[in-house]
Amino acid sequence: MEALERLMTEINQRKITPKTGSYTNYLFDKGQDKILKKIGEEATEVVIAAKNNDKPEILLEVADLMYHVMVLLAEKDITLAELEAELQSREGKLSKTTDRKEIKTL
Ligand SMILES: N=c1c2ncn([C@@H]3O[C@H](COP(=O)(O)OP(=O)(O)OP(=O)(O)O)[C@@H](O)[C@H]3O)c2ncn1[C@@H]1O[C@H](COP(=O)(O)O)[C@@H](O)[C@H]1O
Repeated sequence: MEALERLMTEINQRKITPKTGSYTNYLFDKGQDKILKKIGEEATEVVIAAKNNDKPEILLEVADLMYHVMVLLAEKDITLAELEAELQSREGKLSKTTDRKEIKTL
């Protein structure tokens, strides 16, 4: 998705050249714990939007979550190319759900 690549470029650019008033720089300045906290919050908001069956809200919250995950990738110097390689390495592989043992509870 070109929009994702453009956003990642912009986020990485903020890291190299901070911009006054930038929310991305606010996150980088606050540091890892703040970024992780936002990811947790946004993930919860995705869950609530989905439970409410609210498609516009799901889209909005997933976009928020993806942005914050991308800020984390930038914080850790992980590129979209590396993410793509990871996803590509999984292509065509079968998941082994049928082999999984049942988890027994009391
Ligand atoms: N895609 C996003 C994006 N998605 C979500 N957000 C911000 O994430 C925040 C999430 O909202 P919340 O209410 O949960 O958080 P908040 O109360 O504002 O902030 P906290 O005090 O909780 O951290 C909002 O401030 C949104 O503006 C984003 N901020 C920036 N971008 C893009 O990142 C690029 C760089 O933006 P700047 O860094 O602001 O220049 C631009 O293309 C922007 O469109």
